[in-house]
Amino acid sequence: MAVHNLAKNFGSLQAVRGISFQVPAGSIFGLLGPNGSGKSTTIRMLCGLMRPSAGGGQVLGLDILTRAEEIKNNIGYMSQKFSLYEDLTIAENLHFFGNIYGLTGHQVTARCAELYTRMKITGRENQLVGTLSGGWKQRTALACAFIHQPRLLVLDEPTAGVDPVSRRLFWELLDGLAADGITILVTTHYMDEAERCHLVALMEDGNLHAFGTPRQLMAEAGMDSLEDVFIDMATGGDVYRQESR
Ligand SMILES: Nc1ncnc2c1ncn2[C@@H]1O[C@H](COP(=O)(O)OP(=O)(O)OP(=O)(O)O)[C@@H](O)[C@H]1O
Repeated sequence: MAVHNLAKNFGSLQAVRGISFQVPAGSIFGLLGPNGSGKSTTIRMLCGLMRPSAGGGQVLGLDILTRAEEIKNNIGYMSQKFSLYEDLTIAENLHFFGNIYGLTGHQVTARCAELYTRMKITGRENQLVGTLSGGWKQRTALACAFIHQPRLLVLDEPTAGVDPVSRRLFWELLDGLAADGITILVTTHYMDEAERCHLVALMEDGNLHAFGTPRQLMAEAGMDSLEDVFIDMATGGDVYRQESR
C-alpha cells in the first residue's frame, strides 16, 4: 500500500495532515500513536470507508479514491471487541461471517476445516464463543476476519485484554499469514508487539512523526527500545510534563 499527502479535515480540525508512506505486500505494518493522533481516520481512508480531504493512495494496488468497493471486499477487519456472537459456537460464527461475505455452504465448510488448524482453534468448534477464554475468542475473531481470504487484514488493537501466552501465539499466526503474502495493518499500544512489526508508523497530532523498521526508528532516535521512542514522541521529550497533565 502507498499513500501520498493523505489528509482529512473535520471542519477546522486537521485529523490527518498530509502523510505519505509505502508498505510492501506481505508486511506487518504497525500504526502507533497516542489517542486522537489520527490512526483510525487513516485506517478508514485506507479501507475505502472515508474519502480523504486531500491526497490519495493505493491499497492492494487499487486506488482508494476510485476503487473503494473492491478494496472493501478484499479486507478482513478485526476489532478490539472481536465482534463475535457469544451465543453461537465457533463453527456457527465462522458460517455466519462466511455467509456475509457471500461464500456458499460448501465453501465455508472447506474454509472452516482449514481455519480450525491454521488459527489453532481445533477441538472446540462446537463450543459457545461466550464460554471461551480471551485467547480463543481472539483466534476465532481472526479466523472470521480471514474467512473470505482477504489480502489485507486490518487489526484494531487485536490483543487488548489477552494473556501473554495467547498474545505470543497470536503473533505467530500473524507471522505465518504475512509469510503467505497477506498484508497486515495493526494498531497496538503494546510496544513489544510494535517491535514485531516489519514496518512501523508513529503518528502524532495527524502527522507522521516517524516511519520505518523498528530498528531504524530506534537507531534514528538513539534509543534501545521502541517504547522509549514512543514516550519521547508522546511527551515531546519531557515525560514529567505529560504525566502532570
Ligand atoms: N467523524 C469525526 N468527526 C469529527 N472529528 C473526528 C471524527 N473522527 C475523528 N475525529 C477527530 O479526529 C482526531 C483523530 O481521531 P482518530 O480517531 O483518527 O484518532 P486515533 O489515533 O485513532 O485515536 P484512538 O487511539 O483514540 O482511536 C481526534 O481529534 C478525533 O476527535
